[in-house]
Amino acid sequence: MPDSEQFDLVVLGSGSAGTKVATTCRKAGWSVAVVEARDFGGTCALRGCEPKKVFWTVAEATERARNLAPHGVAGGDALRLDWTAAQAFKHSFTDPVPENREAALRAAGIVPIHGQPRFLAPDALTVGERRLAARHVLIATGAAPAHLPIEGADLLATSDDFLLLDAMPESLVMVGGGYIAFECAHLAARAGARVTILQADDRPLAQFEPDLVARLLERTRGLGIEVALGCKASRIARQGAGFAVACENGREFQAALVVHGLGRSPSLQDLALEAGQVAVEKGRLSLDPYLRSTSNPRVFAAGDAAAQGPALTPVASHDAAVVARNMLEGCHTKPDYGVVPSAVFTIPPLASVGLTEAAARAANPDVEVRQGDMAGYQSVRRTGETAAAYKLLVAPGSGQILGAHLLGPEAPEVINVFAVAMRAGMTADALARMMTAYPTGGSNISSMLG
Ligand SMILES: Cc1cc2nc3c(=O)[nH]c(=O)nc-3n(C[C@H](O)[C@H](O)[C@H](O)COP(=O)(O)OP(=O)(O)OC[C@H]3O[C@@H](n4cnc5c(N)ncnc54)[C@H](O)[C@@H]3O)c2cc1C
Ligand SMILES: NC(=O)c1ccc[n+]([C@@H]2O[C@H](COP(=O)([O-])OP(=O)(O)OC[C@H]3O[C@@H](n4cnc5c(N)ncnc54)[C@H](O)[C@@H]3O)[C@@H](O)[C@H]2O)c1
Repeated sequence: MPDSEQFDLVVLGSGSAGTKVATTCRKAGWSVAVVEARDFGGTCALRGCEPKKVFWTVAEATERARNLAPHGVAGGDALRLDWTAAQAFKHSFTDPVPENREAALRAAGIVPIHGQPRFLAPDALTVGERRLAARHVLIATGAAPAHLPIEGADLLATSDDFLLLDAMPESLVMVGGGYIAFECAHLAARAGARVTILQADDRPLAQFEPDLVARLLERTRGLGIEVALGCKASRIARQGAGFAVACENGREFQAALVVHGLGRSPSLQDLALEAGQVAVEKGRLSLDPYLRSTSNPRVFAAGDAAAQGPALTPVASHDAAVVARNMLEGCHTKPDYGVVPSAVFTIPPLASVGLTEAAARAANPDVEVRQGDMAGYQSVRRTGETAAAYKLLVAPGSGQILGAHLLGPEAPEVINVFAVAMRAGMTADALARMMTAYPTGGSNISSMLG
């Protein structure tokens, strides 16, 4: 066995969480290595948020131009999303990431290491022939598509595969009805595919406000996407050049490609966690409130691998800030997942922060609900979009904003204003009185609260 390389911190995974903890601890003078099993850069930059948003931006621009064809975008009718060209555009964002991320780590004095890390002992790991001794270890290995325990599950393409398609197949089944299914389905339909979404129960996008999800479902079906509820996939098989998906309720669906949208679970396999005395319960790391392993106090976790908050990039960054602080200053800081804005990038997009009406009512049946349709608002009409709505939850008496839910063209930007107001503890009245640039999506807030 070669001599050990000694580090104050060995980070497993180079995504949003791993990179942030590594750079923060390095700035504090620690010696740091980052071990990455795939390309450096993580899911968000390479296989998630960023590439998806490139496709979304092109698809949304095409849709808007088509919607406005009768109102001055001459020739807009003929526009279509050219998936292959959009794919090349996407590559111009993702291709430089691994080299740039690795170079940035080196420039910061961090040692990037390629390979599969495995614990050898509570304070030691191997990566191939290298042996690393670690005062602290961060597990920031993210998440991967959840295992579906049915025949033919290995035939499912993943969201990674979808975002790498050079050409859109003529038909697609999305198995699952959450974020990935709706986002991929909306892109694929705009690129000309016949799309079906299979959702096991009758609650697609269950984290979001049901009334707005219902409005999005109507709009989704209006695009020609079939959304089959109560369809729990039970078997996938090859059929001709494509695939057939059978559901427990007896229905069967055929498509050229079948894509996994069934949820993701922490990537913990292959790390030899037992050798590191890192406890796992039901597929999740056993962590204390400071994101530290309950069984090995040298080891912390952050982001999707920690699976404490929602599996989102801002949560990974938040966890990273908490963990870096706890490592550097002692365990005093707990993560706070109280105000986490999030958006589903469909067209139109759906966005949310805070409690749904059901959750707010469970805590206080007298919660004030302010809701309405926004399709007639000028900011929506001028985009040609026909589906837009809001629902706001306000605490009776205190006027505190408990939750905000938006569907419409500018929802993902406007939701951030509600998140700021909630974080700052502003009342609904104070937010309604706030001046906003006009005319913008944000200037609708006072009408929504009025
Ligand atoms: C298709 C898709 C779209 C998404 N869109 C959004 C969005 O719009 N907004 C949003 O907020 N969130 C989005 N997410 C979620 C977001 O990408 C994740 O929450 C975020 O990337 C988590 O960051 P992380 O650092 O915890 O993990 P990751 O970014 O996944 O990083 C983990 C890293 O660890 C590496 N790794 C894995 N196993 C090992 C191992 N054994 N050894 C060493 N390294 C390993 C991986 O290769 C990866 O580089 C999306 C996710 C997907 C899949
Ligand atoms: N815009 C974003 O922020 C964004 C985009 C993509 C992914 N993500 C993150 O990644 C995570 C994973 O995304 P996802 O869409 O895979 O998961 P998800 O949890 O959002 O949705 C999974 C869906 O699959 C359904 N399902 C489960 N088993 C099924 C079965 N056998 N048959 C049919 N349906 C079944 C579930 O009921 C659920 O609706 C998300 O929860 C989110 O945290 C975020």
